[in-house]
Amino acid sequence: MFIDYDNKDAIFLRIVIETVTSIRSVTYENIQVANYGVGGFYFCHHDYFSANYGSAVFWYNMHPNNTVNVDTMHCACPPVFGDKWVANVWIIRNNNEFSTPSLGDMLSTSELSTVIDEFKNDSARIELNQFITQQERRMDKMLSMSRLLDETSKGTKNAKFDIHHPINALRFIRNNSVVFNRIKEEISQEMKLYTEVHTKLEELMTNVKTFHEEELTHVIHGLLVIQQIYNITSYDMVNGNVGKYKTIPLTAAECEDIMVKVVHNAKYFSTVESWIEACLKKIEHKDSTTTATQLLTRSAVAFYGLGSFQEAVTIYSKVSYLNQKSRYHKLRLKYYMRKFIKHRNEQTLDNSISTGKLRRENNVKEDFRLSFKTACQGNVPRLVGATQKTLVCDRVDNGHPLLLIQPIKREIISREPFIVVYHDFISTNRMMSLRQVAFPQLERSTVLKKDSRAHVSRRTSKSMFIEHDNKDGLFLSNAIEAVTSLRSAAYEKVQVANYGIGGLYDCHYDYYPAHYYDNDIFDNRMATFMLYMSDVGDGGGTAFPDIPEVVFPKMGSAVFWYNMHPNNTVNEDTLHCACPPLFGDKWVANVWIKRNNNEFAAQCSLDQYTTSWW
Ligand SMILES: O=C(O)CCC(=O)C(=O)O
Ligand SMILES: [Fe+2]
Repeated sequence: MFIDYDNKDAIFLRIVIETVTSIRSVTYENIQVANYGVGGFYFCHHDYFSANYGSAVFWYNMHPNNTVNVDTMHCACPPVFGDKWVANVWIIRNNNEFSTPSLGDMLSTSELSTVIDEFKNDSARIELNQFITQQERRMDKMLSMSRLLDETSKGTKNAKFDIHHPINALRFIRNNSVVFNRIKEEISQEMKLYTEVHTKLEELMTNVKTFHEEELTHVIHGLLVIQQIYNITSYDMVNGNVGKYKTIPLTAAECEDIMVKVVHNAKYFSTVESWIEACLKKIEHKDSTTTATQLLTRSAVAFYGLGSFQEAVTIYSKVSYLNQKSRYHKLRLKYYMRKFIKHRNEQTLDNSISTGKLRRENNVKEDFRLSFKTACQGNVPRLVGATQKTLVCDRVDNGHPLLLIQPIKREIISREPFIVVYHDFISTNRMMSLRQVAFPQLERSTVLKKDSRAHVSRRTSKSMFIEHDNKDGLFLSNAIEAVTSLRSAAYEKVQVANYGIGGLYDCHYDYYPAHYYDNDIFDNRMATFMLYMSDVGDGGGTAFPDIPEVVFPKMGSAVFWYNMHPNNTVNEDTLHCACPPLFGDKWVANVWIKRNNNEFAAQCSLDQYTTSWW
């Protein structure tokens, strides 16, 4: 039968299961209690576990990639002596997508900075410490009270105690008047104080803003993306060396959480060993609260859950070595070994079935293109020779009234394709106000896929579009019109985007492919204007791998380039990529400028060989 969802023991069991499996209890089916009487069985195979009162078995029926694991066939053998009671909890996949990282949202550090002060002023922790100190004093006091009670009862409990003896009568009356009243008074006083502090502490704890556990998965995912793109060693990550800035090293427990996610995600499989090694080093640290046994067990269990039995055995043999007296660890190692051997034998029989390890290695695909990583790592050869000589920094006013008093600072980055950076474009106040309007409306960015838009790991920013009548948006459009001479009637809505931890946009073109426009090829995105609305401490550049050049964000600077040639053909050298920030988060405002309505502002050319705008 199935136990009611709100049965208190069922709730307790779900909590225990959640704690040991880290799988969210909302996805558990109702608990089924089953009883096997004489001869009762559930047909199938052999079972490595023999039933033991209070023990529980847990396994994954599916691989992390959502395919079923056919090796999980199992059966219940009939009891030979006594009857067997079990409680079954089946856990469904939905809502557990994030217990292994997938396309996590990249957490914005701007978002975090709004709550960090609350955490720094950690009144809950301070109150808890005070509570503990008071509690210790209170316990001492209670202890002396209880000793007093012991002492007073000693006399009356004596076999020779006779209440008719006047000394005994005095003793009895004294105990049950002054002494007991004093004790009662003191204890009730203590309990009153205890309740007051307890309520206050509980209130403080409840008011602390906590994050959903999925956020941790997202931030770990972001860190691993950063590690992959910027080629940072696990050792450096563990020691807090990411890019230009250093921070306090990770603790063994923090390290362990990352390590488990690495094991669970095929994308980062190549770094598994280095993470385990780096985390083990942390354990040697004297402050470590985690033991090598805990850490290795967690990684072995994770590998086992993935069907990578060889790794599970290798790692677990270290656990067994560290705990040579433990029968439990020996048995568990034996179990992993049996699993591994069974698989290896199957592999010999049928070459198409490989071990967990090989299967996983085949699945690992290169996630980001080399050009992206190379460009983001800044390993781009600088422009040399003739091209460089034509680069300029100047101030231009285009004869536009907005710019006459204060011409705009312009830096030409490249002539072909034409890319410029404008400096000090609009005021910080306007940018902050655009960010403020955008902030609550930000949603995970999408890309065009066939006829619809999709979330992809290639683009992990959050973004939104500013309404046409927003005053700062209008001001921005006017300013873009003034400096580019391209008519604002042809601008798409201003898109505000935020790149959080690990947030990126892999190399792409802003123009739509020809087939998308069919007969309307003339209205493609001829140019892009992108304003940086935050400083980024490190990383977060916009790379143009084919030029090659990287522009780094500076609040108030803007990049502008033509995606198309004057003869309306697309410029394939405008490939560009948004690298993930290494420190802080990145805010940009994108304005894509269409061709229609700009025929006379940026003249087209009848000459099909004309490719240059200047
Ligand atoms: O944020 C960047 O650096 C580039 C953004 C971009 O290319 C885009 O959103 O199309
Ligand atoms: Fe772009």
